[in-house]
Amino acid sequence: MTEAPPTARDIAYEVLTDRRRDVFAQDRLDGYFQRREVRDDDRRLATEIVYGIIRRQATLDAILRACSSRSRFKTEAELWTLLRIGVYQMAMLDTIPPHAAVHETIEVVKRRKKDRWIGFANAVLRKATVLVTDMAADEPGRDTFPLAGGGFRRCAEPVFPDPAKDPVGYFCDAFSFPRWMSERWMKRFGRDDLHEIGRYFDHAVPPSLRVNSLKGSREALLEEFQAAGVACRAGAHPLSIRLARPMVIDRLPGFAEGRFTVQDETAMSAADTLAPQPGQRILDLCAAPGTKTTHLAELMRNEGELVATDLSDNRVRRIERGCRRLSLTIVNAIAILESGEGIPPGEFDGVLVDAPCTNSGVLGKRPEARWRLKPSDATVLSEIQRKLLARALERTRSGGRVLYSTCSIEPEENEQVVQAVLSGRDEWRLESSRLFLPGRPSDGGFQALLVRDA
Ligand SMILES: C[S@@+](CC[C@H](N)C(=O)[O-])C[C@H]1O[C@@H](n2cnc3c(N)ncnc32)[C@H](O)[C@@H]1O
Repeated sequence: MTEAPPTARDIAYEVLTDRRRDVFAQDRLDGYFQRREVRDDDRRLATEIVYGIIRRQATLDAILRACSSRSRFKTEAELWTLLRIGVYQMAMLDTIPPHAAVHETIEVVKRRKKDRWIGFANAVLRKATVLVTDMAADEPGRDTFPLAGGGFRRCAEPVFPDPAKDPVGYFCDAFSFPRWMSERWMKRFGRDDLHEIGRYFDHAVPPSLRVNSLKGSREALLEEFQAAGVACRAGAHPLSIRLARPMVIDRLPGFAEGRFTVQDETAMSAADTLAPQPGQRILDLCAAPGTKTTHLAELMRNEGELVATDLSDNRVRRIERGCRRLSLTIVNAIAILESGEGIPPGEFDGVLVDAPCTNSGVLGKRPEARWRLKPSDATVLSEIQRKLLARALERTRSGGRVLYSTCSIEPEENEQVVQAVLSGRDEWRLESSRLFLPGRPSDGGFQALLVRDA
């Protein structure tokens, strides 16, 4: 007899109870999908449940605390994960009726022969079906939590800290963020902006694509997508196409022919701002996997020299693969040492420093990141960022330009790095800088353009 294919809840349970702490959810899911035959619908739902539970675990735990006679710490970790899977479906997904969420979750228990969990899991999940209502609310409150698509959902009784008396506590639980980050950002952004940022980070934003301008216009690709039934629209950037929902990218028309690259619109503006010209010599210092390298090469119309460096052969090969697909031949991808040894000699007309950072502006895309980050990370990374930016300035000719960019919204990694490196370098000036707040309209980050006197 052939084994029944796993359901989305089975997959979510396996992936979320995988004990390898150093393997990201994305890699666990990919590994699972390679090992087992999974229907497209289950694949999509499993991915949504896994990412959603990692993001919203504090919200789910607040709801579970109100439904469970046992605390999380007195409950087996796998059983608590299973309860999160059940409550996630009721609280965050509109498409699954509560009784189906309970039934499907209990089926996972039965298939794992964990019969001793059934009574407790049933009791907790049934309570949750009563606590989590389907009523919408407009305001934060002790009995409301935000939904990723907008608005709030109401609980039958208070579950969260009072947002008026304890705005940080409410943000931690209802939006699901660590306390140190919530305190820091509440001081910096205030309640309304922070709620907007939290909501943006709490859902999966469908990807946008950057059209390869060397292989046709955005309008032509939009027409082909529409003819193929790909739900999408023109984005805010002149080369971007926004997909309506997450899709398998390498199955889209034009992928193999190198007609586009997945890239967020904020990231698209980095190469635009550096504005490299055809025929110039440009350095992309922190280049892998090469999303901005390929944009630079497209803006140079594949004429000139583009040196793209990163720290390992593996990462360099990823840049090369991208260039091959997009038919870009001016990129010389090179593995260098952390000290910078290995960068080819000579000066550059322009340098892009897309520095390693905390990624605090892209937490929605990296579901684990909010729980892994530590308060000291931005300061530790800023040391590396200063060295990289200083290296870029040293290799730029008179009259040349440097674009410093991060996916972070922390001043230590952004303005403060630029100020520190510019100090005492009188031949350099800060031409422009911009902080991108997450969700306005896309990823968060920072970009600063530095110009050297001619
Ligand atoms: C934010 S990612 C770059 C993303 C890339 N620019 C893109 O758009 O696809 C930062 C990169 O910096 C690299 N890196 C870290 N330290 C470096 C160093 N000392 N020299 C060069 N690259 C470095 C990392 O390996 C990582 O690939």
